[in-house]
Amino acid sequence: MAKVNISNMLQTDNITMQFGGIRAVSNLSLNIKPNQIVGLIGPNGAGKTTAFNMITGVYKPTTGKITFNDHDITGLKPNKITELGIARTFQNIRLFSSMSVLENVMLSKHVRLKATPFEAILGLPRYTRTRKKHYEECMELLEQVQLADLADEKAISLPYGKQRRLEIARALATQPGMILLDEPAAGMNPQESLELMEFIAKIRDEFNLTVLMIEHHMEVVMGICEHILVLDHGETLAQGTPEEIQNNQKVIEAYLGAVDESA
Ligand SMILES: Nc1ncnc2c1ncn2[C@@H]1O[C@H](COP(=O)(O)OP(=O)(O)OP(=O)(O)O)[C@@H](O)[C@H]1O
Repeated sequence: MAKVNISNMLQTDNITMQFGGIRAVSNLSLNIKPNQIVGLIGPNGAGKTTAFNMITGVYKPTTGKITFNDHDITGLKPNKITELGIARTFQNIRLFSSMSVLENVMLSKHVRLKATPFEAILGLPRYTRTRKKHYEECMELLEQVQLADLADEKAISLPYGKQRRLEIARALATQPGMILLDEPAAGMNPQESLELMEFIAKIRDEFNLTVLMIEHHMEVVMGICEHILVLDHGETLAQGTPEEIQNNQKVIEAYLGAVDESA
C-alpha cells in the first residue's frame, strides 16, 4: 500500500467500491494538498458521488485506504469524519426548510458545542455562556456568507442560489478543514454560476479551506479548479491541470465533447 505523504491533506489509495456485481469506483487514488480546489468530473454514473460517500463515511470502501490529515479515516462513521474536519453538501439541497436561516446554521454548529446535555437541561452558566457564543458565531458566519440580513427568514423562502449558499454555510458551521461540494452549480444560470465561483474562492481563502467539488458546469470547473480528476465507469480516465484535461484526447472523446454539445 502507498505511503502517506504528509503534505497531502486528503489521500485516497486505490479505493474501490463494489455493489454486488457493480464496481462503482475502481482503484481511485487522489492526493489533495491543503488549500487546493480540486474538481471531480465525469459522465452520469461515473462514480463521483460514490467517491464522496466513501470519503465522508457513508460507505466503507471495499478495498483501499483513505487518509485525512494523517488519520486513517477508512470506514469511520460520518459523524466522526465531520468531527475530524470534513464537511459536505449534497446534490439535492438538504436544509430544514421550515426552520430559519439562523436555526439551520445553529443546528449544524452543534457538532462543536462544548456544553453537555446535562448542563443544557439545567441551564447552568457554562451552557448559557456557550449558547450566547454559539449564537454570535453563527451570526458572524452568516455575515461572512452574506446571509445575515435573511437570518430570520425560513430557509424554504430563499431563492435557489441563496439556499445553495446556506447549505454551504451549514457545512462551514462544523468548522471543517476540507469541504466536499456535490454539484454546487446545479440548476444555476451562467451569472449565478459565476457568482458561485467567486464565492467558493472567497470562502477557500477566508476559512483556510481545501475544496473537492463534483461539477458538470465546465466553466465553473475550468475556471476555479487547480487540479481535476476525470472518472469514467468508475475508472480514472485522467488527472491534471484544467489545461491538461481540456487537451486530453481520451477526456474529450469520453466526456468533454458531449458536455459541450449539451451546454
Ligand atoms: N448504493 C448503491 N447500490 C448499488 N449501486 C449503486 C449504489 N450507489 C451507486 N450505485 C451505482 O454506482 C454507479 C456510480 O454511481 P454514482 O452515483 O456514484 O455516479 P455519479 O458519477 O455520481 O453520477 P451522477 O453524475 O449521475 O450523480 C452507478 O452505476 C450507480 O447505479
